[in-house]
Amino acid sequence: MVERRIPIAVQEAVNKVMEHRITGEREKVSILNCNNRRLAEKISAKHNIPSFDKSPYDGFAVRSEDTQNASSDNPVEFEVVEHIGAGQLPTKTLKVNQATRIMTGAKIPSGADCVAMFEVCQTSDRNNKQYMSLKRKMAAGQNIIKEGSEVKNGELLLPEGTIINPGVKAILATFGYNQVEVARKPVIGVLATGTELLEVDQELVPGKIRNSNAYMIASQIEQAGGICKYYGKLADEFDPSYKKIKDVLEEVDILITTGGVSVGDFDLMPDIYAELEAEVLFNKVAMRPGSVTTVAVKGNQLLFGLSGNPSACYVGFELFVRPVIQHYLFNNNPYLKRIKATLAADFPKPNPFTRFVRSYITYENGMVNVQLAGMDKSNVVTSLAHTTCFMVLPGGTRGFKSGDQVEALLLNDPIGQGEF
Ligand SMILES: Nc1nc2c(c(=O)[nH]1)N[C@H]1C(S)=C(S)[C@@H](COP(=O)(O)OP(=O)(O)OC[C@H]3O[C@@H](n4cnc5c(N)ncnc54)[C@H](O)[C@@H]3O)O[C@H]1N2
Ligand code: MOO
Ligand SMILES: [Mg+2]
Repeated sequence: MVERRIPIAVQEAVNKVMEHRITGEREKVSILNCNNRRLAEKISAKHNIPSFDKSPYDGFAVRSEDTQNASSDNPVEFEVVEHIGAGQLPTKTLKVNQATRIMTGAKIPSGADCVAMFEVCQTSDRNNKQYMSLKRKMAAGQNIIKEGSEVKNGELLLPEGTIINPGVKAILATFGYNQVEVARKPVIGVLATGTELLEVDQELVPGKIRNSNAYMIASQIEQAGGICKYYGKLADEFDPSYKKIKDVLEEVDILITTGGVSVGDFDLMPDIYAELEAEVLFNKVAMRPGSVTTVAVKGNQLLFGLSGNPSACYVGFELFVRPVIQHYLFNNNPYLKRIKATLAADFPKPNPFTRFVRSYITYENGMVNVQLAGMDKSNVVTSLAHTTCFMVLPGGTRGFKSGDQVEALLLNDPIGQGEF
């Protein structure tokens, strides 16, 4: 008689998995190859930005008090005493009616408290001297980027877990992080079980299928920020499967197997977990697809037994594996971003369990819409190609119609959220 499995709620299953989450390690990498890594150190300003009063324009630095009588019919004349470009240091302190010719980004000379742009200045030469005249008043601080006006030394700018995007990299370079501490990527072993499986480069033979799950999971792992180590296929034979899994566990942080977790004669994973003396956290979840997703733990290693059905496998990864990877990568918002959206098509079928419907988001006349990605069966693989979110239909509901407000979990949102 087949064992009766008692399904647990999705939230409970997620909580059980996350009880066994581990925080990753740190490693230093060069700023030249840290794209999309997650910071493993918080970044605070190491100095003021800017670190000196600087000019935002090409023009003349002057003392605003000298310009108070300037007007269109009363131009005020200044002797130009120095020329400085960005990177040069002024050597002269301005006296009454003196000006420094200054370029954008250059340090404001002492004595000056404003900059007049070239466009509003007239220049002239006389007796081997240069002069500038101005027909307008300037206010103190006008056209000056004050030291520390953007960021003050010591200010916290980026928390641990931040993804290094181009803007983050600019901040790292600004403060001289030519090496930066990032979260080490977890190494995730992948094994696909099933005598029916062929490798991608093998010709199709009757009764067999190609192992699409492993390649799909490899891509999901990398998108989630992990490193996939693919260890190939396992035929449905206990001893070699057990041995291979035992060996792989020596080399990886996390193990994912696909298939063999239901109640079939060749579904070996339950016995393999038992032989490993791994604690099975659950083997039945009140969800569709993925209801037979099984997760076990051995020591501090999580062993994810994802379903063999491609869509069940895919959903199982996103709900249970991805948050573990995100936490490992110092992301305090490890769960998929959950949004409200409008269903763009009818979805009449009953949802005995919480259903995660493969969908994608469109934005029309200011509305966020959920579109169905295609066939919504656990064994279907093709609709996954169009899937960018899961519409979440609560268990015990049915008869959803176009226009209904629904919730959706966004896949691959880099920020995520703090609770499931
Ligand atoms: N009598 C019952 N039968 C089944 C139940 C049940 O409760 N009672 N559970 C069903 C559910 S739910 C799912 S989901 C599937 C998944 O079970 P397994 O994890 O044991 O998956 P397999 O049996 O190994 O394979 C299922 C299906 O997926 C294909 N497959 C397997 N591996 C791959 C791969 N790497 N790439 C592509 N496709 C793969 C496999 O050929 C099967 O067609 O069990 C139901 N059965
Ligand atoms: O686990 Mo299932 O519910 O068919 O995908
Ligand atoms: Mg099976």
